[in-house]
Amino acid sequence: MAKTVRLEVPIKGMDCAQCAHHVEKAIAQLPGVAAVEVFLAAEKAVVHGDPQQLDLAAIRQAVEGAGYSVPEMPEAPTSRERVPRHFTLLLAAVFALVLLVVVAGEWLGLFEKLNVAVPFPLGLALVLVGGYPVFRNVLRAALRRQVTSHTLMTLGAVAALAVGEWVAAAIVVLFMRVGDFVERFTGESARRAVRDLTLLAPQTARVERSGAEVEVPVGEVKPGETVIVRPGERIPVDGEVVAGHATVDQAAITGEAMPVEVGPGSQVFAATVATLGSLRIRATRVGEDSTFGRVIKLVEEAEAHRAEVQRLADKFSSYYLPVVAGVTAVTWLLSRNPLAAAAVLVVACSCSFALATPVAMLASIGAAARRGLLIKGGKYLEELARADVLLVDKTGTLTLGRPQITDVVPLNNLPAAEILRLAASAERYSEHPLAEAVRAAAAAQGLSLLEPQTFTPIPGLGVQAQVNGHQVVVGSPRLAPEAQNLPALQQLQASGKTLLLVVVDGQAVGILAAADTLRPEVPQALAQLKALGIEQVELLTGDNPQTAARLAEELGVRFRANLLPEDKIRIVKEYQRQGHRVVMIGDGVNDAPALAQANVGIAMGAAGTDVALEAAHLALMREDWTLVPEAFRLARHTMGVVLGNLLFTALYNLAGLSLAALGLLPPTVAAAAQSLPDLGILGNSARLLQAGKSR
Ligand SMILES: Nc1ncnc2c1ncn2[C@@H]1O[C@H](COP(=O)(O)OP(=O)(O)OP(=O)(O)O)[C@@H](O)[C@H]1O
Ligand SMILES: [Zn+2]
Repeated sequence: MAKTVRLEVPIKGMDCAQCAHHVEKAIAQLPGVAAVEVFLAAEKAVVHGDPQQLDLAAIRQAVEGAGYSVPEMPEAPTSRERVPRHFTLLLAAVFALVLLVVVAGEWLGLFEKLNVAVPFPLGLALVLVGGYPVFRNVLRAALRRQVTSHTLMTLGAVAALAVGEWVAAAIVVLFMRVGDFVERFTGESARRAVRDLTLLAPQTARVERSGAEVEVPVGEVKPGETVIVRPGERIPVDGEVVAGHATVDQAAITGEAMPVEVGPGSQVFAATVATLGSLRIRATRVGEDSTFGRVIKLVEEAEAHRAEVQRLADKFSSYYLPVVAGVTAVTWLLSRNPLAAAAVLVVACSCSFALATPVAMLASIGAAARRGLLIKGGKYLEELARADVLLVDKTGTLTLGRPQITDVVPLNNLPAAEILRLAASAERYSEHPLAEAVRAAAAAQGLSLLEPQTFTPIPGLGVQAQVNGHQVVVGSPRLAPEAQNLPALQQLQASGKTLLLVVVDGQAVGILAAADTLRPEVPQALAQLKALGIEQVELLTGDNPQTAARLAEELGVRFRANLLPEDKIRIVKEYQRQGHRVVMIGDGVNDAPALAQANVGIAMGAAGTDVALEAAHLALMREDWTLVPEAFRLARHTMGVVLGNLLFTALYNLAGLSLAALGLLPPTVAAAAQSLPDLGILGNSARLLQAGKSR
């Protein structure tokens, strides 16, 4: 029987020739497969590019040319994201209707008639039974000397009962129950963003055990085992490719829809999809330890930070409650109308104030995670929205962090190759990008390295090592002040390159010059930040002033050079003392302390690195500067929504309070009316949830 294989062809950013090529390549990797079902990711094509440019015929030809059949392209899947919005609208309509019914009932005197028709004890029983869950909560809180968002309304219901208006009390109870429901639903819809993420996690993995392939639950895979991934499958673990080539869609981790090519030696992440090609992967991290698992955990933790926002709501209540109590008392004293006083208590329900902030923040955090932007708590959105200073690390953050040695300049009679060999040997065990550059340069010349007898890194300056009986120091020219005046050094410095001095037994023997490349999207991102009003941007680097100056000038920002890691923390603190809110962007590894000290520390390219995920408050899961202005915009948008929520609720409650105090709002209508802001908040915040799903 013919075996059918399903291929997903991601089309974003590929021209049709590439597409066809990918299909051909994939088919070549599938020996013994008789039929290939090609599924074109139509949704992505529509979102990201010109579907016209995609030559489906060419792809079809490529597949059919290889002797396989291509079924008709399936319809683009409809987005399930639209559901909550429709649901919100429906809910709004129902609420409006109910409000109308209540107003009409009141106006026609139906409630009054009902109140008279049914004996009071029966009505009382109805209220007590219907309101039991709410009353119990309010009472429990009261015994702990606390108020809940429904304490006031409960008092209102009691007041209505006291004057024999059981129908009014029943309606108040009804809306308290409805309010509880809305609150739960609202929390759910924010949490959905996270749940959507967890759905991406694969459940099983195919593992090689004693020569056979076995399918096991993902949790049972152990690091070091070999996992097999077929075309179209989600990769179940973090790991290193040991064999095979594939096109991997990493959107689940990085938010980037443009797939990447992986092959032996590449790092792959759990929850990403091998769209074309099969892979054999050596698992390095599984389950909760995988990058995806940790992202989920961090987003969930951000949710749990709810308490922090809740405290704010409590603080608000402590001001709000006395005001409401005062208005109630004045109303009672002036009008002697207990129903007007009850209406004040009912309409002043503070539950929508409590909802206003967390709902918007959770929606944002969830939506951001889908775009490759990990935010560790609502607090950081708030800080980011108000930040005015941006500090930027250079190596690895503004630049690609892959410097290359461009010159080797001998200073006396030691030949260039020997200088490079000694330097590379001294750098043998350093993880610094410059050390890698030195080793790469030595390797390119076919030089074999010596084993250093001792090795000591000098943080922010260089390394010191014992090589072949010689004391070798490689690092910043600042290590040897007497070398500053060397003409060769000054000449090279003017070129804007990073310079390393090689000192052997106390004597400077050579200079290595290294050049790094600016990330291409940086100028545009900085321009956008400027447009957002972030005027103070400063480049902080351990590199020399000439290199820094050249880059800073190109980017139109200020700079400070020759900094040691502790200097960066000091500068962050300095700005903070002046009352600034500081955002620091670094590559997370050596900048971790400064990132932690900043109001918002942003780690660049955190996918797969522990330190960056831990230290920063915000992590960019892919190395892409366009995410930085996006984060600022999202933060401001979120705070705008929060403010809108609060303002709307405040104005609404003010109007309600005034009407109720004037005796113009019966408790029944007040009860129906107070639940409307919850809905406004829900709808308003859902916009944020939507914003992240444009992909
Ligand atoms: N392993 C090393 N080998 C050679 N030089 C080094 C090494 N480590 C540090 N240096 C020297 O110290 C300087 C500062 O290093 P540091 O690691 O603090 O900053 P950086 O990563 O180069 O730049 P940035 O601060 O912009 O990230 C480097 O420019 C280099 O001159
Ligand atoms: Zn309420």
